[in-house]
Amino acid sequence: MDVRGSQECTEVSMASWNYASDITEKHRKVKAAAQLKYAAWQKEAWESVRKWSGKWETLSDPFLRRQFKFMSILGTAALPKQDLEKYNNLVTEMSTLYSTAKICEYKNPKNCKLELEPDLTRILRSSRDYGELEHVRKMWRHQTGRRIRDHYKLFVKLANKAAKLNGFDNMGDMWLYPYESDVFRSDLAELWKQLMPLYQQLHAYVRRKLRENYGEEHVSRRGPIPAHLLGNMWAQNWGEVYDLVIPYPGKVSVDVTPQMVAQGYTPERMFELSEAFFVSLNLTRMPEEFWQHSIIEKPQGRDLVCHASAWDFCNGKDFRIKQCTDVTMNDLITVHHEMGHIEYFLKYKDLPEVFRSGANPGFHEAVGDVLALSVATPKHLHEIGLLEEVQDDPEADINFLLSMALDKITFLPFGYLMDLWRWDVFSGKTSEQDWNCAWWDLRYKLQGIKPPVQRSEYDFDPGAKYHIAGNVPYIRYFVSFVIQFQFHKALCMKAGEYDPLDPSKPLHKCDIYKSTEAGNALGDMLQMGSSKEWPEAMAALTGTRRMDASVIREYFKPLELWLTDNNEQHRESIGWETDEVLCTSEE
Ligand SMILES: O=C(CCC(O)(O)[C@H](Cc1ccccc1)NC(=O)c1ccccc1)N[C@@H](Cc1ccccc1)C(=O)O
Ligand SMILES: [Zn+2]
Repeated sequence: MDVRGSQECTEVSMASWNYASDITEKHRKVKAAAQLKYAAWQKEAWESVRKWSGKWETLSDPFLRRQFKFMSILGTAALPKQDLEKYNNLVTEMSTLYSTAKICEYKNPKNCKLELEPDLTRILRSSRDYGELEHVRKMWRHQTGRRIRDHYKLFVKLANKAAKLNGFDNMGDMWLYPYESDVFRSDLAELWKQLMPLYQQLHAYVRRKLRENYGEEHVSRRGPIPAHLLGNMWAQNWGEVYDLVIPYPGKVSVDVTPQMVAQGYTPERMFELSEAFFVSLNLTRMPEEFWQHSIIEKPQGRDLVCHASAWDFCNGKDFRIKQCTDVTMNDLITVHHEMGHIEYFLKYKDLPEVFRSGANPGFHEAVGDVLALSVATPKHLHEIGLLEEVQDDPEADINFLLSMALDKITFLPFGYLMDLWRWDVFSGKTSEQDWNCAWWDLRYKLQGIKPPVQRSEYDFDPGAKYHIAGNVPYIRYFVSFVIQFQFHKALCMKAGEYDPLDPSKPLHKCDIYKSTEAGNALGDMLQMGSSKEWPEAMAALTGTRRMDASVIREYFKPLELWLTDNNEQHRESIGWETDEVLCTSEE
């Protein structure tokens, strides 16, 4: 276990954890001091490596060369102390404004204590009141985006200054460094081009169903879908409107939230269920500290960052999740997502510190989601007693595939546009006075949605999303949503659960539960950390070196055929158009 630097890393992680789980002025000060101390240590280590520049590039050992390559990028610690202090404070302040935002109740303006988790999430999932949904969405943006717009202006300037000190043109380029490919942006554009037709078919179908529910005056035949009707604060996945759009209502529903509640599920039991799946694959059990120190339920009486996260305290034994878990199927999936991060930590903890990260950031996001693809199958839900019966007929199949598409396909344009917008902001292609309307251009063009009320440059809607306020890159999730299906296919083949030549074993029915062949293959890839370039890790698991959109399309093929046919039958127009002005440029 490489001990160099782990003491400083542990210190700053602990200070960050204490602040994120209990937002107080004292914790903020301790975190700020620890961050500056860690940056000073990083700078010292970087200077000692810099002595070797010009020499390490010729080292014969690729492993050593790669370590030097990674250590030669200092990051934001390259900023002068005052700038770094300002930068850190801005990021902490933006994510704190986001995490402590509260709004007033629609029908009871005296109650102004509603928080995103669990209050607003539950309303957006369950309310079908057009006015209430519009109120929640608008007021959330007033309390978050609007309040951090000015912070973001200074943040962008300091971020770009740090990027230039690291030899990059702007922070957007520095964010793409871990993907080690100078054609990465065009590869992403190609993936989206291949996936857009399927998204547009799904969009047309959902628009028809929402029109039937809310009426043509709210949801037009050929226009964009009003964002607040899609069951999610950012319209980033639409699984929560499944009951409104289900193709064959008579069939058993694959949303097992009611059964989880009826069976008295607790967050603890959800985490144990997830751990049991990993262990069934011969992957690693959670260490004792995990259960002692993790926060898996929202603590009462204090402010904290509720957005879920997984933590590695750089000492090989302390790993934690912080999640304000609600007893829903959606959160059961998130539990697997977070535990996937922990499994990666556990697998690469003995590598040199520079290699303790994902093969690329998309890999880290994909681990838990791959297991969740098996967990979500009716077969698996039945096996764990959350689904009373499995109906093996084409209509139930379409219902299942549609519920998966409402989470996976709807996410793709959002996962792509979040950093399309930020790259343009960092590069200056989008100037400050156009920030919000550039955001809505992308939201309209890629997602085919519109704001319920017209927006202006007085708003800062990107800031209503955690990853913008908290400065977390997002393209990693778009990458994950593509490669997790490539991983799933490879693991399903190893588990004997999928055979391209056997129609009785389609990819979407595969459940790798208890397959040690699959688990060992996944574990071997996780153990590599970032010690090899990601195409090599990809090839180790899947046999191919590239991101490949054809696998997710294969998974959803039966649904794509059904949607195309259904849209034709209803003479639905595919795509969207509008002459409405979604966003005005005056402040
Ligand atoms: O944000 C998350 C889950 C949180 C996380 O696990 O990705 C978390 C985000 C985060 C939080 C604080 C600081 C940095 C990042 N990431 C991690 O905890 C993490 C990431 C990489 C390595 C180690 C831990 N999911 C995204 C996208 C998503 C993923 C899967 C399903 C639905 C939606 C979202 O909700 O919009
Ligand atoms: Zn994650």
